Amino acid sequence: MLPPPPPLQVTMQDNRNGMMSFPPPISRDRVIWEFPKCYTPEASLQMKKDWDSQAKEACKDRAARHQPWDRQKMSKVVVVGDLNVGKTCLINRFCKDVFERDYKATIGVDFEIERFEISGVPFSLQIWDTAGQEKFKCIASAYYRGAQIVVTVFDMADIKSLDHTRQWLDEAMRENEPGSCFIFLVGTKTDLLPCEERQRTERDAIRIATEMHAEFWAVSAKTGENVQGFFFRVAALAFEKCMLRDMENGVPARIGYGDSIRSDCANLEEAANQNMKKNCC
Ligand SMILES: Nc1nc2c(ncn2[C@@H]2O[C@H](COP(=O)(O)OP(=O)(O)OP(=O)(O)O)[C@@H](O)[C@H]2O)c(=O)[nH]1
Repeated sequence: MLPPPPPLQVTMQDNRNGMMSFPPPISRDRVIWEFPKCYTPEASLQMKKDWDSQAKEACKDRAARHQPWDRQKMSKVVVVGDLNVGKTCLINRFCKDVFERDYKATIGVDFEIERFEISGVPFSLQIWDTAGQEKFKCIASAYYRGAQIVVTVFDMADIKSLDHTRQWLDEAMRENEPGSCFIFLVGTKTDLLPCEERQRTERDAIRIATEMHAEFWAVSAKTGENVQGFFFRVAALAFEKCMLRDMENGVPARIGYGDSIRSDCANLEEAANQNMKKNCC
């Protein structure tokens, strides 16, 4: 059993240049201690109820050390799916706790960075929201590369969008190594469906998720149903994979492996510049 969460503090830390920096505070509702459950065992990436024992040990070691903000670990999440299925609303419900009723198309890509503390260790998700509109596909697909998690989204009230998820996944995986990503299939707008229709659509979605080797979730950005549960699950699986990969590579817990916040900032700046150019055009 893991210890209870310690009080969160914002502390000054030395970075590599010897300068002092403040890590942004992690809000209390982003602290994960228990291994988050799946939505349904019928389409789940992992059935286990607890963290990997080796990863748990490594967490204790790493949590005991102070890590500069720029060396914290981060995983990239790419969210794809048809236009209007609710990708932006899903991300905004989790990151900003808001719901926008009026549709505003995503132009190209957008991103959020969400910070967590998992088993005492700081961790971040870089969440890329991509445009579903055909005319923006070529811009969006440039950002699929390097994903650790691919989230294929469909509208539970529009069965055609479920049929298209395989194609979205193929496109996202074209830019990534086979088997390198966790795949999620997320049905949105559960609030619009009567109970029986929801059950029917979930059965279809579970079948497709199994074929795609994906974990299925049904959510509503409007009511918030399962939104936090879903992102916690994503964060936990990505985090554990990072920890295990570090151990496999014999990387000392103090340093960590993979993308650091700093190296990824270059990627984000590039995206922001692209967006600015696009808006100017
Ligand atoms: N009732 C309901 N409506 C939702 C939900 N999620 C999104 N919507 C609505 O669906 C529409 C599209 O939502 P967006 O999040 O902008 O869709 P998107 O997939 O990001 O669309 P693109 O940016 O074009 O790819 C908006 O009018 C939202 O208000 C939900 O959970 N329930």
